[in-house]
Amino acid sequence: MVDNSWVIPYNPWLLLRYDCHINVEICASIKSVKYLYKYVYKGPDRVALEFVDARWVCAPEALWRIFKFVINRIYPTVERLQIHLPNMHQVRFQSDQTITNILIDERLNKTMLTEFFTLNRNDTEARRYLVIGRIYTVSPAEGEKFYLRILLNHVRGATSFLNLMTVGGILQPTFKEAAEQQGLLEGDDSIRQCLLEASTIRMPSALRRLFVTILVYCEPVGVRTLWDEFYPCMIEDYVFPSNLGCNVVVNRLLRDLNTLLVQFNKNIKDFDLPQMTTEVVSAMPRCIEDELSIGISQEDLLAIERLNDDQKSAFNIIMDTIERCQNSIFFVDGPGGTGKTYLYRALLANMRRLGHIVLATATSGIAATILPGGRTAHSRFKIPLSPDSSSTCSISKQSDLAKLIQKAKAIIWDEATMAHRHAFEALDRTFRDIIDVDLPFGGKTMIFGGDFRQVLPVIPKGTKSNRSEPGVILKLRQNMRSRNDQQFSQFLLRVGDGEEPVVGDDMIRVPECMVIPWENELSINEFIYQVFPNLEDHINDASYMVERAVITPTNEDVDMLNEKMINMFPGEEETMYSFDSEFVSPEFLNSICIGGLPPHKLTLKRSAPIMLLGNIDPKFGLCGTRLLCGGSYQNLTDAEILTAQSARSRVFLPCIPLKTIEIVGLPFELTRKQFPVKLSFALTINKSQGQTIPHVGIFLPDHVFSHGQLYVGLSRGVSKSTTKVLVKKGSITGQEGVFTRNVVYKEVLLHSN
Ligand SMILES: Nc1ncnc2c1ncn2[C@@H]1O[C@H](COP(=O)(O)OP(=O)(O)OP(=O)(O)O)[C@@H](O)[C@H]1O
Repeated sequence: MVDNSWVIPYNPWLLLRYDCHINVEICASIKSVKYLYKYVYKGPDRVALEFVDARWVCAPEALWRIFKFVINRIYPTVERLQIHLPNMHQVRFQSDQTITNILIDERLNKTMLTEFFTLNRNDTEARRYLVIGRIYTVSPAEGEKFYLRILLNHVRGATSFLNLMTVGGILQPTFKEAAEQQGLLEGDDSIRQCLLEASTIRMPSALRRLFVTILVYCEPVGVRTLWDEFYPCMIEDYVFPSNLGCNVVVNRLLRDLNTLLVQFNKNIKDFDLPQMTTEVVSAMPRCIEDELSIGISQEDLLAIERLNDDQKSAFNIIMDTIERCQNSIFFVDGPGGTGKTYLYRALLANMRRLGHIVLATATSGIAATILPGGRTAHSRFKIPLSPDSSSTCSISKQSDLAKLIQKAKAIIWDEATMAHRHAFEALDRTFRDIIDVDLPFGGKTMIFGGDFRQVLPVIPKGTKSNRSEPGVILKLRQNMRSRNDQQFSQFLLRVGDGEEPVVGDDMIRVPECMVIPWENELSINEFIYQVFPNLEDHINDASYMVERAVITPTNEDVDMLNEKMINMFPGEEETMYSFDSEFVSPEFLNSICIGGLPPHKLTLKRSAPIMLLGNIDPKFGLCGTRLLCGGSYQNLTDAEILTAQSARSRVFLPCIPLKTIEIVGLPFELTRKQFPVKLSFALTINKSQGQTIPHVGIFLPDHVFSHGQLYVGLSRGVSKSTTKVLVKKGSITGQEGVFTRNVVYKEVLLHSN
């Protein structure tokens, strides 16, 4: 039967106009767009029509032929590695060949993969540098082949299939087990292994915290089995008379675990654990008890006597208001290093000494850890992560937290300038509601602090009008951080206020004694050496590490510097790979490097400085804290806290699933299961805010891009001689010296001046 189904749609007008066959298609779906590109870039093609031997070329080739020069090339050549299991490759043979002949033909035993192994066997250089870029995709349903692919992607310089299956000198029976032993597959009992590794270190208090971290963050199955196996290790440090029964000891452990769980709004009853038998029910809510039990350090009490004139005056004004039970909103404004934190600590110590409850908060985790009992404002007051103009905090009027807020004499919020206006508005609305007083913040004494010269909140596509509004201003003027170098302190103020003379496009001259000249990439090594001199002699020196860091604007440069430094750092390397949620190709997910997430490939060495990502245990000071790596095992990282109130404490960290937040701009939510740490030889300038870094290096491969960044970077230092700056694009034609850009929104500063 003849019908018109064989007729290709065509446009007679175009056919006549151009005297050739033209296929007109309307592209209305993504598939047809791809189809169209295939045609445009298909390259030369040929077709034998009945009478004509026709040939056509694509547009790029036509250009190439007309202009006669190379218009594109790919270097190095990208080839996809073909993958097959041992002796499972495809073989081509002639129909007249016998099986024996085929089997003895050496050429047929060679494949791209076997030759890749051969090259690695024969060439040591290749073993170091040769990495697999592209490899054919294999579905997890293909079993062993899938695990072989994972091994090929992670093991550098493999010399044979057997070599891939050998881990730590032991030949594993399958690729799957080899991948598991390499830490590339999430073991079914990784949580148990983690607790097992931790229990061998015999630190019961750290083990208890680890157990709670696992309960809260890792969603373990079989909690009761884990409890049965590990509770004896968690009570090793309890001292009890031998005639007391086991129940009493177990009960104490349950109580201690419950105390740790409460801060995460969880309870021992939420888990499949034995119930506490003799729970003493306190009339006072736990969170109020916790606040009242915060220790007061002698150092902070002494600080009251050591306050400088500005600090003293601010201290007296605030204490006076508190004593008279007046309510006021203060804003402590001072450039970096003028002792804002010092003042808060003195205030906290004094008020707590008088038996008052003062809630200490800060916008970032790292600033919160510096304050005794400090928490991030968001976690303390349950402020939504992305508040809008009508948000409120999720605190119910009857909750214990509401009672705590009602009882609090004052609230301190450091780095308030870094928070969004909507966060304060949400807090204001909530306080008015739970305190039942229609005054700003329900009539509470609020002590905000910060510095408008420093980095403002990161608001995607934000405008200057999104900035936060200050309250009544108490000024601190004397830079205490660099009090021994007045010249440096004056220079910092001029940079912060945008008063340092500029050349051209807001470029300021960097003082000569701070400059490390840029000659080529090797200058980075000299720069690192100036900040971390004789690194290899200070392997276990916590104070050496905590006093030093290199800071730079972007996460990419932080990663590059950390990689450089970990390679220089002596010791055996431990590499841990993350498990990423697989919506798209694992290679793509693994290649994603996001500020708040640990890297897919985490390389650590014993005694290297690391930084905690996320707020794992804010009360213990574990949020954005700097740590010293004490060793990493397959399922556990052992570390020592370097800074803040829990300095010198040991902490065990399990692999935790961490999620990306909306702000990073990925079109999907990535969950990465990895140890929640990153190397911290280098930090971003934003992360360094609030810290004193006596030996600081500022690396500027590009000039800074946002308000206050240069100022924050420079003001981490204590003197010109111990602050080093490396600027890559620092020369200006016709000008002597090294220059870098200083971005200052003067209209923001008007608020504080
Ligand atoms: N009155 C003081 N006496 C002695 N040392 C002080 C005094 N005030 C502050 N300092 C010291 O000066 C340094 C900087 O102080 P602090 O960190 O409190 O400043 P800051 O204003 O909070 O800085 P930033 O804005 O950068 O976070 C600290 O080492 C602190 O101990």
